[in-house]
Amino acid sequence: MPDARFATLDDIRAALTGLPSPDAQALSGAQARNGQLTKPPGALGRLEDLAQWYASWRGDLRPRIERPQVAVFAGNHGVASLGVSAFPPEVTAQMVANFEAGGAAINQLARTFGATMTVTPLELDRPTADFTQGPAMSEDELCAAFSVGWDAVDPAADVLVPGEMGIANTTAASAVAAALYGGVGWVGAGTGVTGAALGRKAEVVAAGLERHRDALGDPLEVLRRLGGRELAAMAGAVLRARHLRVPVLLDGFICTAAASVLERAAPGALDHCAAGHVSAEAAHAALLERLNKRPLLSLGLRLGEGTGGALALGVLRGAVECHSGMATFAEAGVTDG
Ligand SMILES: O=C(O)c1ccc[n+]([C@@H]2O[C@H](COP(=O)([O-])O)[C@@H](O)[C@H]2O)c1
Ligand SMILES: Cc1cc2nc[nH]c2cc1C
Repeated sequence: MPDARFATLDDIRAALTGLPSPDAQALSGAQARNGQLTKPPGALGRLEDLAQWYASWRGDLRPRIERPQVAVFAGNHGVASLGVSAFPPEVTAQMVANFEAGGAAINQLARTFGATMTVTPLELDRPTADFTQGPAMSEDELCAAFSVGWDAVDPAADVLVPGEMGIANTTAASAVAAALYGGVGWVGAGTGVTGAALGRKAEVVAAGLERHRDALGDPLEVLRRLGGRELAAMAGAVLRARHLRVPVLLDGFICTAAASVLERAAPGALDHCAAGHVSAEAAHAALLERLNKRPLLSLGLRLGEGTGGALALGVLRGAVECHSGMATFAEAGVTDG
């Protein structure tokens, strides 16, 4: 793609430097305001921290949320041909049509929590290469997908929820997580893989790690060799959001694995991200622990699409409305303790 925003991995590396920080003045103003609101200190629990975190990234001690964006990215995977999913790869394009028609879970949740939703299919008729045989993507392909994600973020958005759809992408996400953090236990059921197929999935991940062993010290190479287009696009979107100071609510295992690439490449790169939920895919909890992020919700979801992030948007909206809309003790004439 000649007009891609990022043409090389080094272009992406450059965008991972000089990242904006949260606004210390907005944070201290928000902390002071929080102490004056008509409630016992700390009585809104984690909502208080969440609102202050949001205020610090927006640079506004009394922010409002008006334009949340759910951005769903879809990709197809070469490893799908190895029997690692409970569903066939044509489901990816079929679900994109469902998103476009408004019939998926994420459509209902985005509407419920007042978010706009964009859907971006990434070359679905050209799956990534089977990563047990070679890199999933060329440098050009990785950069093109990363650029699409970067460009999909609405600069006027005030919260981003990245979501994904891609048959076999838990295999890619497991390989990425294993390569970034090492250890075992990164492979799970995905759409419902059990028995011999689950064993095959673990072998596929192990074969990918072995095949690319010498290149896995570089997180962007991990994404290129073992990831997929929708993972690359989510990473691009999360990085763009950081440059725009748009807070992000991470979704499930695949979304978090994609974002982890940024954190491994530039520690602190996910400070503008909160974990929307913890998925039933067991490796998600392990990944959130590595990232030192405590999920807002734990509802047993394992759908992806951005559904856990969108549900957490309800929590974030509640937190920010309380913080910015509540009366202070002085305003309400309530006696402070
Ligand atoms: O978000 C999660 O944690 C999650 C966990 C399991 C499965 N998924 C979804 O299921 C698909 C991948 O599952 P699989 O078995 O095909 O690798 C993909 O479309 C994901 O959105 C998502
Ligand atoms: C039907 C279906 C819907 C999905 N949404 C996200 N991943 C999915 C996987 C399947 C199989």
